Amino acid sequence: MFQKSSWIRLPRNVVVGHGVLDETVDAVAELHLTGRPLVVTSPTPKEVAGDRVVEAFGAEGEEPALTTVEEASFEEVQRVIETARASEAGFLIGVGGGKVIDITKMAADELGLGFVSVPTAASHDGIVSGRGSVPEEDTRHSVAAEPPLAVVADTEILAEAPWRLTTAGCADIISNYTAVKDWQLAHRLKNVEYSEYAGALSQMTAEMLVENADSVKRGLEESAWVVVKALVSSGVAMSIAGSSRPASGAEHLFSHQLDRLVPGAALHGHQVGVGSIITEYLHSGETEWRKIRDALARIGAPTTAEELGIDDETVIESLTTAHRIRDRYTILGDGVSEPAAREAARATGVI
Ligand SMILES: NC(=O)C1=CN([C@@H]2O[C@H](COP(=O)(O)OP(=O)(O)OC[C@H]3O[C@@H](n4cnc5c(N)ncnc54)[C@H](OP(=O)(O)O)[C@@H]3O)[C@@H](O)[C@H]2O)C=CC1
Ligand SMILES: O=C(CO)COP(=O)(O)O
Ligand SMILES: [Zn+2]
Repeated sequence: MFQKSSWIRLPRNVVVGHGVLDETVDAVAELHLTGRPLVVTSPTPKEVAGDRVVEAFGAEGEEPALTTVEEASFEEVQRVIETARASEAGFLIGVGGGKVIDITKMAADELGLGFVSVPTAASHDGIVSGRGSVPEEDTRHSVAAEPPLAVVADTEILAEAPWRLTTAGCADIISNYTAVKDWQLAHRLKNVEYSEYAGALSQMTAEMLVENADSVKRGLEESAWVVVKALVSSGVAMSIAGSSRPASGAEHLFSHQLDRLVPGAALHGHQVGVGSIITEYLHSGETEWRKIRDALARIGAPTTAEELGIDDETVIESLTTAHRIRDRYTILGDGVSEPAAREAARATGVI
């Protein structure tokens, strides 16, 4: 008897465009969410968009509660849950970068409340995904979380954000190439469940972004449009898979390890991009990694340890220990030896 089942949860409203932040109240009204909103944000996104969202709901007579988070941690998730309970929030709105959106979606999940995603940077593909990514001691969890009921992505705000945030989002998408290869490898070697649809969507998203790389230029609002569409599409791939596998392979383990070794040294997207150059080399040897490096370079994302602002030895340490971050089989297998890591990093010009 056929017994497979799956439950794919996707946003109902994805509102993207110039000035759409002013449509947040309408996008929420459409969802029939009731009660007091809790706006979760962080210092810069609060200035850029959070205060405007609070004002807009206030003008409708629904005075929102507001809380500001500083880091992605389970303690912060717990604090947001307590704030939501204390303020009797009916739903949550996350206004910010990947850190804020992850915390909000996990708190909403725990509370059983609806969640709306308002990205202020096109820097990561967690905007739509039903996953949260949180470090804890020696590991990095990928937690099932509440996906957003709506996404409000204002390209005016995204385009005004520092350019490096947009190139980080591009690199997070380009890293899908190696994430899918790792997933297929784990399917073949470890019988990990693989979704053809999610894998194909993730790969196609990376291909389309690379094909449109010429429209991704500093100062061009269209860039924010191209990148945010790709970030949404990559998040949908994760929702179809019910895992971050389509968008997170060995290059992400490498980045998560860098976050432990040198916290805050570089952006998530930039780290996974450089990781992807190396892991593509480990997958396929001499030529394919150049395509990843060239795509990153065309967009203006880092392609070397130096451009990341991370020293060579830390890159090697991260490469040789990244497989320990979580139980996710990748091209790193049960560990890359130090000489092999050094050879891969040198051959690709990363160090
Ligand atoms: N769940 C998922 O599926 C995914 C999760 N992630 C996670 O997302 C995080 C990475 O996201 P990322 O956005 O790079 O990290 P952050 O949320 O830390 O944001 C990076 C920086 O950008 C600032 N910022 C945000 N918006 C603006 C703006 N409009 N103008 C100026 N500065 C701005 C933030 O300010 P401030 O310091 O004030 O916050 C912060 O300093 C990681 O934790 C990663 O693991 C990434 C991909 C997928
Ligand atoms: O960053 C992600 C996808 O881009 C997902 O993060 P995880 O590696 O924690 O699953
Ligand atoms: Zn990522």
